[in-house]
Amino acid sequence: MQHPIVLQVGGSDVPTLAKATRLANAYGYDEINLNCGCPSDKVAGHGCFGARLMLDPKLVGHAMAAIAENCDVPVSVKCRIGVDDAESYDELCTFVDTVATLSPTRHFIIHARKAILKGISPEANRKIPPLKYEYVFSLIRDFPHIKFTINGGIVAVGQVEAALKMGAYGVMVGRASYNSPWSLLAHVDSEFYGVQRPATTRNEILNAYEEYADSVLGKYGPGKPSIRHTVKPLLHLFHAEQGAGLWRRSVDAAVRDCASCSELLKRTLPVLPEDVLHSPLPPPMSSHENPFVVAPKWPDVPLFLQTKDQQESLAPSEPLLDLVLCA
Ligand SMILES: Cc1cc2nc3c(=O)[nH]c(=O)nc-3n(C[C@H](O)[C@H](O)[C@H](O)COP(=O)(O)O)c2cc1C
Repeated sequence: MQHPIVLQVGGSDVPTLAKATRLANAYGYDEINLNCGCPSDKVAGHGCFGARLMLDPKLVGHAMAAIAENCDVPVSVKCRIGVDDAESYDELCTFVDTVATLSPTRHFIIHARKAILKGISPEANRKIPPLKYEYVFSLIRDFPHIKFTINGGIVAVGQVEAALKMGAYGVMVGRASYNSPWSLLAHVDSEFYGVQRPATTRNEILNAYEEYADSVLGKYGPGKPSIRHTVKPLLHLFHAEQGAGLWRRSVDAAVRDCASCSELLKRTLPVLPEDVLHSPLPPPMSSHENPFVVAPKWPDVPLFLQTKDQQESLAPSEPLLDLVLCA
């Protein structure tokens, strides 16, 4: 199994979190993480956990202490930059400081948007609250003994590189790794993990993948995983290419009749143009095309950073930019 693997737990009842961690400890995870970022009403509303926990830093501190006492690995928190009206940088600092004082938590993964707990869906909560990367970079500056992983809206290898150069311990890429695996993920192993021979064509990736997928089919019981499960991560591999929609529809139609992932791919890939299937990996965006541009006065002043799109949609009254992400 590939490592590191982090287990995320969710909850607000400290003894239950402690018990869950104790049970999980036997499974060899590399880190245990507490969810303080989910805005879903099912979680933050009825369950009173997820992002809502950010409103009670002491509870999170005690929960993290209990989690740490019940496992042999480091612990971390995944959170937003704030919740509803509790959105100031000071409140975020209080949260980080309280949790780090009450527990051995030294790693925070921060989705650089606040959560809005009432009135918008979890999906809208990943789009509507503006990204404020400056909060994360300010934390990196203000808490040098703590590791911060930056998350939210990061879509290119050049951005990852830039964030690491600016002191982020890690960069978490969520939707982009699923939505554009070819232009983004295909470069990650070579750019960040030193793999010498990156993938060359999608046909080559699929040849390797079908062998892996067929070897794990039903490994954990009937349909666990199923062919549908194993093919799902591939569905955006041809994103924005000619024939991509037709291929996805062909997969959908054929998945019930196939006995293996290799059979499914054999039946459906012919709908894609040969040149798409065999086209070489485009080069990653180079860092000079895609940097976080840092103003000379950073980091002694409040930081403002945004994407080019956001910059274009800015009202004139918005604050002056000190950092601009040229995506
Ligand atoms: C379908 C979906 C499910 C998610 N589930 C979780 C989750 O269980 N725990 C969590 O901490 N974040 C979860 N997230 C949030 C992501 O971890 C991430 O913070 C968010 O998508 C922003 O990053 P991105 O802009 O790179 O996608 C989920 C996101 C999506 C799209």
